[in-house]
Amino acid sequence: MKLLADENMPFVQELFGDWAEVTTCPGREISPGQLRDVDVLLVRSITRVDEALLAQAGRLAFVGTATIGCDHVDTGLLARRGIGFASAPGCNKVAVGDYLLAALLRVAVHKGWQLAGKTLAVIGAGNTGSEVAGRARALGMEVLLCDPLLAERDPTAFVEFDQALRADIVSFHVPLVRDGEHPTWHLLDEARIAGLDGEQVLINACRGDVWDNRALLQRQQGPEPLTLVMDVWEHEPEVLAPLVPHVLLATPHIAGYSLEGKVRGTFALYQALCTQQGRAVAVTPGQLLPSPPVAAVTLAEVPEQALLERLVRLVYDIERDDLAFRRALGQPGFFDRLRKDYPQRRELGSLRLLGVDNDLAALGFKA
Ligand SMILES: NC(=O)c1ccc[n+]([C@@H]2O[C@H](COP(=O)([O-])OP(=O)(O)OC[C@H]3O[C@@H](n4cnc5c(N)ncnc54)[C@H](O)[C@@H]3O)[C@@H](O)[C@H]2O)c1
Ligand SMILES: O=C(O)[C@H](O)[C@H](O)COP(=O)(O)O
Repeated sequence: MKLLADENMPFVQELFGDWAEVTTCPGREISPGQLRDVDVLLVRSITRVDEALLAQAGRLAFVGTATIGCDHVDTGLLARRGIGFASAPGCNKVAVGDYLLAALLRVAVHKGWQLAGKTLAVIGAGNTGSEVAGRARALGMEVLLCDPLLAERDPTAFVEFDQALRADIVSFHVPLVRDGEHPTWHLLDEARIAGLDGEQVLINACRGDVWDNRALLQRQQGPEPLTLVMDVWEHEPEVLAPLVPHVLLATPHIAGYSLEGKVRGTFALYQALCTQQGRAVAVTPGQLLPSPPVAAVTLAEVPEQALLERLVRLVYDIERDDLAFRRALGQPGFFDRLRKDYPQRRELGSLRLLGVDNDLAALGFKA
């Protein structure tokens, strides 16, 4: 069995090396000719799996994407051609929760805010959105959920998009959908951007095309700029460079890039391929993870916001990612290089906080 995988997918050799001939290559360079004799293709979000890529893939029996988002895969085409498919729903939702917590705490420092009592609107209340909502509630924030699809079942639990857009902080967690009843392409469009208040904070850790980046730049160059946190960008790996100086925290689509999240992503595909091939699952994700660099911290008191910010930074320093982004901006291939060389990042759940009774697990730390 021949297996071709994106080189940015960890533990492929460990999980598939025993039963497949494994080749890896950069995700953006996978070509139709390479797939001629391949049985299994494992990708991440940067490989467009479509008619053109699969033109010569006569043997292909399984495609997996080790990601939550699937907008890069023509799943209808795979179904029509009888090619098995798996993605990794929820694999990096905890990492996105960590990213958001780190971002909120930095935003609070920047604006001189106590987060308790502020409103956070979560647009898209699925896996990542729920994770974010849980962390924000644990910070004492008032959370508004906006999700028209889930609202069909329980309208009272959700608010309309335009109401959500009045929150102090609005965070986007929707899939990229270009058509249908609830498209998300440019969900935040020029008119809505113009209607926001200059005190508001916007966060995008889902897909870049959900925000109109040109309209945002126009807004930021005006008299009342917004506070922005951007992990994802329209037209990645290109970035609208003049927008970056107007963004408080700018990162290269790494919100989900914890080691645990990546391991869960590869592991979900391993499980799915085992099922397709009738093989027993022989390892657990935990067996693949090394010990974290810091496993426990003893506290003298329940952490206030400022101490919490330092504790989070001990595990995940979002400013380091922001600084690396600004330093590399403009260099050829900088976006993909930062992602390929991303330092090993552990989840907050790898750190146990000792010495205080409070349950800090709701913020993501180890219970
Ligand atoms: N930056 C990153 O590293 C990163 C990491 C993980 C996921 N993502 C992106 O985030 C997206 C969301 O991830 P998830 O795990 O929460 O997905 P999910 O499928 O669990 O949840 C998405 C939610 O969005 C809702 N939704 C759909 N259209 C909507 C609309 N128009 N308005 C409001 N809500 C809408 C859905 O009903 C669903 O509940 C993924 O599709 C992926 O593109 C990015
Ligand atoms: O959809 C996802 O799971 C995330 O956006 C994922 O972290 C993207 O990472 P990539 O596949 O581009 O390496």
